Amino acid sequence: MKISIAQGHNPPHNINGITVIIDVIRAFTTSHEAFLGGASHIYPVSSADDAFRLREDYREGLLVGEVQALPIDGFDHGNSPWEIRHTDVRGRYLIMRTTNGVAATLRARDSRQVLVGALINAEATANYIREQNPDTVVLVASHPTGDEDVACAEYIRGLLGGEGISLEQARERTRNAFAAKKFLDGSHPRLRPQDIDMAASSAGPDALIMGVTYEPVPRIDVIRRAS
Ligand SMILES: O=C(O)[C@H](CS(=O)(=O)O)OP(=O)(O)O
Ligand SMILES: [Mg+2]
Repeated sequence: MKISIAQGHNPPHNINGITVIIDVIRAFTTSHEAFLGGASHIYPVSSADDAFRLREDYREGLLVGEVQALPIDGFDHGNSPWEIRHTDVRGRYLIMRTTNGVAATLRARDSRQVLVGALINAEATANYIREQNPDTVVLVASHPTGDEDVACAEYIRGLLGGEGISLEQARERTRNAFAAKKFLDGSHPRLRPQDIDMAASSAGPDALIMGVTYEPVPRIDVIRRAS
């Protein structure tokens, strides 16, 4: 298995392999929390306007997301795992716009399979990849310059048998990442330190595996509930 780490919003081609789009702060921590709470699926979209347009067809959708980390006017929730934990999402689907994780996911089609993940489901995702045993694995740290997604990618690479770091190191790098700072310094009431606590958590081998399909519209589903 050849494992590589890429960074940013343009995942490389990986026609015969598995690509994992990683977003620890916060898109896929929020997504995992939504699925834990009973959400059925998620439609990732690239802009607030696309989200409003999609809701004209998918009228039951909960609009979730951010621009510059802040909640979007007219949306139901921010890109916040803590907010989603405190919302009844049972049987609901989300329409989600985020700056990094969702943007990279929408550009990752040239892959046999696309997964999305964060530290919360890193171990379970690595176990799933080991079972599938693809020729190539591309781990995409979606924040173009931040450290939290790279740390998660290095943790997963280690679990897959490559050079890696410990879970504790990945958690520490998440807490110290510059993207985390605005949640920890009290700068805005909707940017909560609890989001970083949740982003730096791991649900171990029983976390949910999240996969992406692209037709007829991009969509994220749970593809496996336990390892
Ligand atoms: O809302 C978020 O947490 C981020 C934006 S930032 O990195 O915190 O500025 O969006 P995401 O797509 O979840 O990385
Ligand atoms: Mg991020």
